Amino acid sequence: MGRKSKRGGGVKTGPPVKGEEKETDVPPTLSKSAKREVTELVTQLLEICSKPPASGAKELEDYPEIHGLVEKIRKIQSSVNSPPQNREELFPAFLEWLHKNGVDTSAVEIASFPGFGYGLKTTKDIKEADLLLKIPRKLMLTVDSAKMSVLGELISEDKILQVMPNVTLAMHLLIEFKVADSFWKPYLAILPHTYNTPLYLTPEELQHLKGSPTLGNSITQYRSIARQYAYFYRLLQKHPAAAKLPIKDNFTFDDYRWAVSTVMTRQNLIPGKDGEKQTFGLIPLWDMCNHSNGIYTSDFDIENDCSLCYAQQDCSAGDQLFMFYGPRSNGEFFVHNGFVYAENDHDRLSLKLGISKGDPLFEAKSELLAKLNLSASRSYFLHCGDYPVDGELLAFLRVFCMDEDTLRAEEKKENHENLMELETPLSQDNEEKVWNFLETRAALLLKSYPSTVQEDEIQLMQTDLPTTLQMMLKLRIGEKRILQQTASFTSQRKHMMKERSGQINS
Ligand SMILES: C[S@@+](CC[C@H](N)C(=O)[O-])C[C@H]1O[C@@H](n2cnc3c(N)ncnc32)[C@H](O)[C@@H]1O
Repeated sequence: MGRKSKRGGGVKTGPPVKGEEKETDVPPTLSKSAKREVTELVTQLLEICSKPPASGAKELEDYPEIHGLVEKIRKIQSSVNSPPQNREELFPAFLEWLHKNGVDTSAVEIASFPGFGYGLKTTKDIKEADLLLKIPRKLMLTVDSAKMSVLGELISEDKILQVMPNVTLAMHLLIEFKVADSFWKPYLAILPHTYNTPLYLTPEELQHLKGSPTLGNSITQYRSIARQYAYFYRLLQKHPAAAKLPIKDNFTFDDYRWAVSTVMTRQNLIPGKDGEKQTFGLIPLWDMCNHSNGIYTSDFDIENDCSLCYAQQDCSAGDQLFMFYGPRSNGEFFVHNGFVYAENDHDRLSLKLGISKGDPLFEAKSELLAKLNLSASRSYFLHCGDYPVDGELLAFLRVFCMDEDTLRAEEKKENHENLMELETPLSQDNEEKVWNFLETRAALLLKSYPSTVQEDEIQLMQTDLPTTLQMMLKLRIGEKRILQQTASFTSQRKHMMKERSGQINS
């Protein structure tokens, strides 16, 4: 992405107001026969992607077919993609735009940081909790600004745009990108032109995630974006409210995955204009900050209608500034943010667990779990660090392993918080079943990866590995360490139980 405007397009002084005429680039378009071919492929794509999503191994089965169709579409559309621009050359114009719109950037500079892309560095020594940036709402691309834009009419007619704010934001971004005199042009021009999200990976590359639950999540994301693309391609062709949109005749898959990836990797929750409901927005400059462990240091000043960014910690002039994106696992960072963070304090591995409907105690167990706001079938988590098992997983496993007598005795209690506490086991027998089950599950999951942690670590030491392969190796290593940690935790617990019951002498 990062297309050059064929016209100069002066910088505007404010976001568009509804009904305002838009100047658009004259976009390159496909020949009639190429368009026909794309339309046919899009129909096939929509058909496959609209089948109820298969689960388990089947979910992987139709992915090559979906990917193949998308690649055919991309090949035909490649003639209308233009080469990316150099982001760095466009930073001065971006900063000028920020200054013109009242942003004080004196505390920060945009700089390149190997392994992070670009980021923010401090220009002076700062103290934890110092205010670093104040970005007014009028500079943000938001669901509200989308409604006020040329896309507004289509939003009011289309259900998907009404219920999926991130999709609305992606379409808004893409449209503004094609508008030569967009108010946001200096910001749009400095956005990355490519990403490391799963939308940019081939089925062969994704094979490096074999055994990892992140493989299925990556494919689910690809499938859902392919379906959205096909849906919007047809909507843009057919809907009268799309007639004026600058993407009507040149809406490519590459454009859509770029817009979706931009939104996924940079969006933030902000209060809506009414000050009540939260909405999604892209916040210029603020979104140049990379992630590290820490705490949330952003706020929104409702009175002055601007977002505020505070320093996470003391920094010396020239240090990189970081922001905490949230307690996400590396699998989530990989799928939604296009990076993996080896030092992630919040890394965790999802574990799909369910009580069998064939269990004669299924109903009673489900009811008991519901009292703890837990479900009889869902993803639970194993965490990195010394305590991989949290209260929710522990309670699920204790209920899952209950025999009828233990279940009936538990039902008589007023509250069941004890089920979530490590040091309040129900019985020796129940606890033994819990740890045996988890030990076996962790061992099985470890076996499903084709390589060991040591082999991954050796591979990761190789120089010149593609960034995406490095990411997948780091992800696999983190997941396997969690499973190893789980295995040693379960054997510790079993040992402790035996000690306590006097089966072994301490
Ligand atoms: C909000 S943007 C931050 C600015 C971005 N680095 C840029 O060049 O525009 C988020 C993106 O930055 C990168 N990133 C953020 N934190 C990172 C980290 N801890 N390690 C590696 N990449 C990171 C990822 O590419 C992510 O998708």
